[in-house]
Amino acid sequence: MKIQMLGTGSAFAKTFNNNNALLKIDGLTLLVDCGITAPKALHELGYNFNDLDAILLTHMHADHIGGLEELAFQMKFIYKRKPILYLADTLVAPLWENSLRGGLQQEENETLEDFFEVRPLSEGQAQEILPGLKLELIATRHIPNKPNYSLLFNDFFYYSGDTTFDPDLLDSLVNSRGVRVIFHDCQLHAPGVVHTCLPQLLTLPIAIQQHVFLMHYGDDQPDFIGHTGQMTFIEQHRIYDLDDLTIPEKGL
Ligand SMILES: Nc1ccn([C@@H]2O[C@H](COP(=O)(O)O)[C@@H](O)[C@H]2O)c(=O)n1
Ligand SMILES: [Zn+2]
Ligand SMILES: [Zn+2]
Repeated sequence: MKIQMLGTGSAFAKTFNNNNALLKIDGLTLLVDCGITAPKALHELGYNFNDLDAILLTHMHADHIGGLEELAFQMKFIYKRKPILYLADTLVAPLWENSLRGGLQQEENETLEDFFEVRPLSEGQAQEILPGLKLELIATRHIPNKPNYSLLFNDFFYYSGDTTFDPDLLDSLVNSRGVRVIFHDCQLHAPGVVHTCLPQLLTLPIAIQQHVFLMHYGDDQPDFIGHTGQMTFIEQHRIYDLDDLTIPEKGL
């Protein structure tokens, strides 16, 4: 299984694209989140929307869903097929009513299902979403009263949605569930109000930090290279083999 980040930036970053990813397994491609910058980022990497086998969403912020209107229109009018859309059951109605309906609905009775093959997921219930790719949604805290989900793939790869710091969850993932690779959102400056910030992540035990790769960071990320403890910044556009990701050994 391989991953290529279309972007690794925070919501306000300008030198990095939105924190969206391509997860690739056995020739199939899953788009994880589709933010405002996703259509251009895909194009610049040589992809079009028709190359995607499914789309998966974590939550309702524009850096995670803002590219869906263009995707839906292109799939309908250019590629003439409905893309598979995985999302938590709690997000289905808000995605349409609070976001996409305003732009996509051109006939009175059109719904989300007219544009996507919608596949709702239940939190905590793992299921195979593509051949060889098992996903479990883990509800994590981000904005009070707004559902948000982190992702556990094939029991070993954890990809955080936008989340506040949850050291107990990270401990249980590594020490009880055998998670080997953690891609985690990382706001570089404290305080971590709706995101996890770097000073919080630096309080994790070294044995957990060694599994952590940082994403969703701000434009001043270069200033922090070498200041992330045992954790490693993920670079946008670089392809990482998740089955063989070297856990870096760094001096303390
Ligand atoms: N200084 C800030 C700036 C933004 N926020 C909140 O972040 C959210 C948007 O960013 P995402 O990466 O979560 O999409 C939004 O809820 C803003 O209110 C903040 O808390 N502090
Ligand atoms: Zn975000
Ligand atoms: Zn968010």
